Amino acid sequence: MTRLSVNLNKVALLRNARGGGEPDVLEAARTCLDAGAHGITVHPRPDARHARSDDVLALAALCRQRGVEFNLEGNPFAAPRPGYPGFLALCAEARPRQATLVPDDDGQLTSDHGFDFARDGDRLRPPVAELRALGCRVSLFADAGAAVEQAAAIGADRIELYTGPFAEAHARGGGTAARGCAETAGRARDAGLGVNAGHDLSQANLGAFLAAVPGVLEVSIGHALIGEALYAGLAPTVEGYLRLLDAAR
Ligand SMILES: CC(=O)[C@@H](O)[C@H](O)COP(=O)(O)O
Ligand SMILES: NCC(=O)COP(=O)(O)O
Repeated sequence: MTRLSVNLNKVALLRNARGGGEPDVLEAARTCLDAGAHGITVHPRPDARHARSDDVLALAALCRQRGVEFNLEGNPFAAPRPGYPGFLALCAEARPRQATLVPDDDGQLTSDHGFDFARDGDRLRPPVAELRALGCRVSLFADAGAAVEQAAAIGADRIELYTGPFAEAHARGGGTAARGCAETAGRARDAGLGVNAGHDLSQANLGAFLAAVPGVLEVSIGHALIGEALYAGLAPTVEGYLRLLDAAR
């Protein structure tokens, strides 16, 4: 069964709106794990607008204690700044089970593209090697159609398919929206890579995605899941996702 890693960025965003401790990111993580989620993701941004370095360390400790995967996302080339020591330094301290590298610019609203492996391949080699030496599984954010064979050549373990364009096309009724992801997933596996997926996945589109792209090892889902949880509650929402993943196996 595809594993579910819940991204808690949006819980931290809500907490930061008032500057206190509520809603509590750790309590949200415990609730998701108690409901059966397989792991926790955060993607701290250098401007600390949602998950912060202290959240990362606390979530890493919780996941270690629970024996579940902690997936830390970020750009290894973003400059450190006060409150954000840089992605590699954060990984060295938190030791996430999985590090997902994403080529986001500092000012980006959210992730909107994967790596250009032909262009970025050589400079990705050192951070990939460093993260693997720390004991992290390394996943690289990739667009449908990307030259993922290069991701394998530079030592990555997995790719994470950027599913934003799929989600948009699905919402417009595009029946073939996942075809590009399926083709890229097939090439990634042929090259020896595992395949994760994420961005704008939701209970409305997850079943269709997994039907079109079988064999996905993990989905990381945050924005829609936390939004849906406002209506249904966090634990029932996580359970809803797990039912979808179970039905797709
Ligand atoms: C890589 C990816 O798609 C997610 O990490 C997404 O970028 C979440 O980040 P935000 O919550 O900042 O939009
Ligand atoms: N890697 C994708 C992720 O963690 C969550 O993305 P989203 O569901 O918040 O769009």
